[in-house]
Amino acid sequence: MGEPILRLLDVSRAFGDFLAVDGVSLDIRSGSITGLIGPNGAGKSTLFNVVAGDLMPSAGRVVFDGKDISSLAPERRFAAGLGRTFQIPRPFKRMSVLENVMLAPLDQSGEGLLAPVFGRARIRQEESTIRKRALEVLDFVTLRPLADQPAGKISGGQMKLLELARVLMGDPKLILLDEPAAGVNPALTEVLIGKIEELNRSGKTFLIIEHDMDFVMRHCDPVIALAEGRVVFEGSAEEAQSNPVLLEAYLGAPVDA
Ligand SMILES: Nc1ncnc2c1ncn2[C@@H]1O[C@H](COP(=O)(O)OP(=O)(O)OP(=O)(O)O)[C@@H](O)[C@H]1O
Repeated sequence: MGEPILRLLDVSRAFGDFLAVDGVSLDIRSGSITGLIGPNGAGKSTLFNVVAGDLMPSAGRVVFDGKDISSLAPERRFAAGLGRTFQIPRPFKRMSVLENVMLAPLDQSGEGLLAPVFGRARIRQEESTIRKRALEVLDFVTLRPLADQPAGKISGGQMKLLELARVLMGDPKLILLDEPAAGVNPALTEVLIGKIEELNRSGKTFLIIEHDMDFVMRHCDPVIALAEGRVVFEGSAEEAQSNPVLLEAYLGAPVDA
């Protein structure tokens, strides 16, 4: 396990007077599959949004791969190697699965300011490179047979795989997954877990929000727990299982040890 790839330094995020994330400092170790748990409303998704750039922190710093990214836009963070999926996938429903993957926000000259300079041949060339890469990624996540289907027609679990495919287009170092197992049938959850572990073995780091404790215990180490916007636990999955603070947070009652 390596150095921290992501560091949060006293990060807070307020909505009006309410602190959804309240002075969080933590390190995510390079090469880990870190689980982020906590009861509803604990601030997990807000924290993801702050890390991915969809929300700016009200205070504190986000350091990724040694660089302060606190004020970068999400696309810049994606380009720097930080990918995220959403709790509720948001594909372009009428576009095909393949088109959705091809639309991952890469540095495409077709969309850039210099597009007129590069000319059509260059753009066509790039499009064919992107298509090839998108098909490879779809192959990897087992969705290639559905490449031409409208994204609105695929199942919830397949949408989670599609989100992973979009993220993989950026060849990220760190992947944030927001409830990958929620609403996904067990067979597809197994496929997803297999892919996560394969990617992890090839060096990618994961930070995963998940309510399914069985998933967390089996696949995440370490585990970080948030409650009311603060870190209340950091440790191994094994320690998490017997931690009185966590049992209280989840079962709603103090535990007499
Ligand atoms: N845009 C917003 N405006 C106001 N309050 C918000 C906003 N987003 C989140 N909150 C509040 O911040 C708190 C933390 O929400 P958040 O979604 O981060 O929690 P969570 O741990 O991800 O919960 P869940 O497990 O239910 O997804 C909640 O009380 C929520 O109502």
